[in-house]
Amino acid sequence: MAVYTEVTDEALRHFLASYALGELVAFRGIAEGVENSNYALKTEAGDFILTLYEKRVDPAELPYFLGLMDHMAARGLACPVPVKGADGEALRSLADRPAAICTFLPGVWPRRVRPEHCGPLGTALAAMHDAAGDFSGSRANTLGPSGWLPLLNRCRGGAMPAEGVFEELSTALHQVLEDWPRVLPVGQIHADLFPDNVFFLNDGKTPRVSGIIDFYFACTDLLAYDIAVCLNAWCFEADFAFNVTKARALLAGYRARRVLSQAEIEALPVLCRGAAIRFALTRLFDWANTPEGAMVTRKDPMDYVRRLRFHAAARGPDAYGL
Ligand SMILES: Nc1ncnc2c1ncn2[C@@H]1O[C@H](COP(=O)(O)OP(=O)(O)OP(=O)(O)O)[C@@H](O)[C@H]1O
Ligand SMILES: N[C@@H](CCO)C(=O)O
Repeated sequence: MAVYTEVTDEALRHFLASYALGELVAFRGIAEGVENSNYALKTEAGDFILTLYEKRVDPAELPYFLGLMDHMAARGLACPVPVKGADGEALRSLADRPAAICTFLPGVWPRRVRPEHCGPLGTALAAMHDAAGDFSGSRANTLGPSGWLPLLNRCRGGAMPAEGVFEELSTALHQVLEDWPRVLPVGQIHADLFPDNVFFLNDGKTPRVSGIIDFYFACTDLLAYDIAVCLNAWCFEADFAFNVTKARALLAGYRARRVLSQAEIEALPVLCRGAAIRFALTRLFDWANTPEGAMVTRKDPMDYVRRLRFHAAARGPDAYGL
């Protein structure tokens, strides 16, 4: 459930007076998501999403996230567009939280990923990299390689989902840091492009991407790392078997829009190991630090430890269908 901060009707009407969106027609909290409080908002001008940024988002970074969405939307990417108030500002404050209104995107995220989703996903990811190509902002990846060892150390001594997990992650992490590629194309990446962040319309024979959301982990990093995140999040089955058909479709979709260099292709196995470690670590941290009775469901770190084992056994990029 993700409505941490309640907004009264009166506070919202007062907030909306700063915009040219007409009168409030309806609003309701959205249960999905874990980071921020989200409300679906209907005004005389249409449908919108109101987000109140909670404690894990650094307010100083919001101009980067909102600026990036604005920039990519102006270049034709289907992502939320931050709505500006009469004063030209998209970021303001509501119920003592930083808050913004963005446009509503149609479509639904795939509860069950099929290979037919993966081609359009790859193309949409490359289109995102393209649209962000000339964005002037930048943000270091706080959950990138330099953050992984400190994060692992913060998990030391905490609750573990299985025996030996800490040691397994520690060994794999040291190897990944040694193998990590130094010179690959860099740009703005999404860094959390899981199925629940990609909307599809299923109005034809093949699903179409209708929108990408949740840019609050976006940062400046290796473009191919975004592909590695997607290979992890989209191409494993419920029993953790890797589905090479999905991977092949994802990579072909991406390459239809952006050329992958030989160096990027060769780096895929280590990038995939790193991405699996990143999600295993944040989940492991939450595993030990989510208070009993909290309203959010903890995600299982082992899902990504199992993915890591697949990547660790991969002999080269051909494991991903290349
Ligand atoms: N622009 C949008 N258009 C339509 N629906 C949206 C939009 N933004 C968010 N939503 C809805 O709100 C839900 C939660 O949004 P989001 O994933 O950004 O939440 P979060 O708490 O910030 O993220 P996280 O996935 O990191 O927990 C989405 O699953 C979707 O249903
Ligand atoms: N996508 C992340 C959580 C939100 O960033 C995960 O599944 O662990």
